[in-house]
Amino acid sequence: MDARAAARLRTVLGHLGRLEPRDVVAHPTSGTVSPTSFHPQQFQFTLDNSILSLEQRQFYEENGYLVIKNLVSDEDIQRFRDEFGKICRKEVKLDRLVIMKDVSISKLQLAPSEKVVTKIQDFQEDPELFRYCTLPQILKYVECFTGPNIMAMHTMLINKPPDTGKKTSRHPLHQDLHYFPCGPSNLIVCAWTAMEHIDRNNGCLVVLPGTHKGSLKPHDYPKWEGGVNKMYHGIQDYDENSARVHLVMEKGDTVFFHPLLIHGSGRNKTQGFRKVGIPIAAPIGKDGCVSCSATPYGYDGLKPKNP
Ligand SMILES: CCCCCCCCCCCC(=O)SCCNC(=O)CCNC(=O)[C@H](O)C(C)(C)COP(=O)(O)OP(=O)(O)OC[C@H]1O[C@@H](n2cnc3c(N)ncnc32)[C@H](O)[C@@H]1OP(=O)(O)O
Ligand SMILES: Nc1ncnc2c1ncn2[C@@H]1O[C@H](COP(=O)(O)OP(=O)(O)OP(=O)(O)O)[C@@H](O)[C@H]1O
Ligand SMILES: O=C(O)CCC(=O)C(=O)O
Ligand SMILES: [Fe+2]
Ligand SMILES: [Mg+2]
Repeated sequence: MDARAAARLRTVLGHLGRLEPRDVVAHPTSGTVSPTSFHPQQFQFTLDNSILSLEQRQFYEENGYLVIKNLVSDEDIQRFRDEFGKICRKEVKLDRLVIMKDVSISKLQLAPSEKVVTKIQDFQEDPELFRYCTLPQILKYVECFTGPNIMAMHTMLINKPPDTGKKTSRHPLHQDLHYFPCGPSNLIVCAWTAMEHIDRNNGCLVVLPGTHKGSLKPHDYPKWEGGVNKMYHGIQDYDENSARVHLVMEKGDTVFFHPLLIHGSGRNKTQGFRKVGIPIAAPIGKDGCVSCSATPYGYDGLKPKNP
């Protein structure tokens, strides 16, 4: 076999190695190979790239997440905060934006301000906020997991409020793939950028390392006495003994994680509103998801065509 043929074969095997049983089942007509008929690859969850060190790659493979320190500048974060404030005060209006209030205050008639908005979703039509999804340093890392042709599948800015005492500021442990049946899941990555110092006091991200190697689990509303926010589904039967890791992060730090990684966040015990920005990216073209019939509502062309 000549060197070029060998390289091509390696590429094909690499792609097969990233398929998962449920992805194969999702394409019964595409002439796929039985997932048991190929050898496991050394790297299953990251693509060959020159950005991640071997250590970083191995960490993501093993744990399903990777924190990159100091990735987004203070100046950019301030601009995102300013724009978020304008949206909350209704100085900027966007048709498709979802604005969410915490369930514990949702029935109160409060004047529009940053103190009543828990989260905005689908900010892709706001050029200032969508700039986050196009930051070259974010895309550089995203590409290590998705490959080129990156699309944002979902966008959120979370403003976790001080807990009112009902513990409704918690986000139950869940897998993001539950919300969009997209795939192949190993080519999807979520980025979560701390917009300020975040630790267990203000409800940091909590992850169960290694759970990205498992399957998508059934989700339902947790039976919490104080109430649960709409769509905040949780995994009912996760292993209580599995190690939980609290990610303490500084402003601008970004964690990239796999859509099957089980994660959530605790209550915010401070009086501040804990802010993070999140896009979820996948290598999906204009025709939609490669593994289900969903049409992505993000945008493509995130990477400049002529860098
Ligand atoms: C590749 C892909 C990977 C992709 C991976 C992607 C990962 C995504 C992960 C997402 C995880 C999530 O956080 S999912 C969370 C997503 N959440 C959503 O999508 C929420 C969708 N939003 C909505 O349904 C709405 O915006 C609401 C309900 C939040 C607000 O609706 P609204 O119509 O503006 O509000 P309003 O009139 O004030 O309230 C309507 C009724 O809802 C109640 N209500 C209002 N807020 C809430 C609330 N937080 N929780 C419960 N109930 C609420 C009110 O009390 C009221 O009840 P009554 O008077 O009728 O009794
Ligand atoms: N035993 C559990 N059962 C179900 N969900 C849990 C359990 N422990 C934690 N969680 C989930 O994980 C999230 C993070 O947990 P964590 O213990 O960090 O937060 P907390 O309980 O709100 O705050 P803290 O323990 O720091 O006082 C919680 O918000 C909750 O969604
Ligand atoms: O920042 C958080 O509270 C976690 C949010 C999250 O995991 C989600 O919205 O899917
Ligand atoms: Fe999530
Ligand atoms: Mg706890």
